[in-house]
Amino acid sequence: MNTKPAPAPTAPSPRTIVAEPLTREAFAPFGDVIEADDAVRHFPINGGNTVRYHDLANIDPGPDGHAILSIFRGEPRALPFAVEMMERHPLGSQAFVPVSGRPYLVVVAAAGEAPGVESLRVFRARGDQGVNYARGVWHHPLLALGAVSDFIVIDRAGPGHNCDEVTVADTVLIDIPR
Ligand SMILES: NC(=O)N[C@@H](O)C(=O)O
Ligand code: NI
Repeated sequence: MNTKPAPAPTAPSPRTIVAEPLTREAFAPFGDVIEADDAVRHFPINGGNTVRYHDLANIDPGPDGHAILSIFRGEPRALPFAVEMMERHPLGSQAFVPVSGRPYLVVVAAAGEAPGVESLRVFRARGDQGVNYARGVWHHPLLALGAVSDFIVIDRAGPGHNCDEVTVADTVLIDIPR
């Protein structure tokens, strides 16, 4: 008779979400992609010396706030990265524009109920693409890659609590295509 104990149940391996390329269309439910390529409105100014890529994002400081511009200097994240929390800014939008020329990761979920793993979208943004999270859109805090990277950040200052954080129930890893 086989008296060997049954093998202990192995914990299910965490799900890995591989980032998809960031495009205006795919990101539309979450906000704006800030990039010159295929910008809808662009026109020459300054006697033709300069091209203005016009009105690329809806900067929304809400009715009682005002827009501010900051620089975020992010340490690179190791991959694969475990997403354990998400946040949102219910009172205003938040834009990130990379100025170090390196790609970075963007993790988002639609505004509304706290996101579950199944509702996360993961994008790999190029170093010439910025993002603007619309008011209330769930996102992971800055995910720089490769080296310390600077980002121009345009978001809201003003009264009220403007950052809700939630824990993501099941462990999920994010990675870039290999
Ligand atoms: N805390 C803070 O300003 N940063 C976050 O909002 C973020 O999205 O990185
Ligand atoms: Ni944020």
